[in-house]
Amino acid sequence: MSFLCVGPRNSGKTMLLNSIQYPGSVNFTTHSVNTVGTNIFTIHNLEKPLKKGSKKNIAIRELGGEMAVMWKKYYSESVEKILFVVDTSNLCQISCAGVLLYSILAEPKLQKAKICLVLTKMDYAYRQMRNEALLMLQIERLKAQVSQEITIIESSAITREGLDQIVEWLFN
Ligand SMILES: Nc1nc2c(ncn2[C@@H]2O[C@H](COP(=O)(O)OP(=O)(O)OP(=O)(O)O)[C@@H](O)[C@H]2O)c(=O)[nH]1
Ligand SMILES: [Mg+2]
Repeated sequence: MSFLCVGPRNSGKTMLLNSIQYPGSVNFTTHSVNTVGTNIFTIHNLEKPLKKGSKKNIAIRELGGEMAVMWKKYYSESVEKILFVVDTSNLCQISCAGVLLYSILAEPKLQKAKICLVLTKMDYAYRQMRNEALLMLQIERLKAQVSQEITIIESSAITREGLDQIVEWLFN
């Protein structure tokens, strides 16, 4: 079983996964460089004590936005869960993110994958609000047409809003 993290360039995937993997490592002064290729992050289960049968940690692969044309190479029936990260502060990018999201939902090999739509950078004052972002992504129309289960989580790599929810979603 594998886990993927995808989303447009600069949407915040690396910062989000770094903030989850190394709590306290990300703040307002942190910058990251574009991911050329892929990154692997190890996410630890927050459950304490660990329930019997639960995994202690999982590996998740970030696919850089720069290589969106090559994402397909990583799609397979064994992809269990996908984090799809959208930058809510980037108005121009939201609709293009919707097109990328649709290409994932329509992919025959990913029909059984569970999708978590992560609306990130929620710490920005000039972000799109949840409902506006969802409307721009046409999420209700998409949900009606696709077989995958879509969970929506609002987050920020800086304030750590939503990060525990994302980890919980990955393990449950
Ligand atoms: N304020 C704020 N800025 C963020 C947040 N997450 C990311 N950023 C900013 O967005 C920039 C790009 O973030 P990355 O995490 O590198 O984006 P990415 O999705 O990994 O981009 P690629 O690797 O090119 O696909 C970072 O340098 C940060 O400055 C967040 O939650 N809040
Ligand atoms: Mg990156």
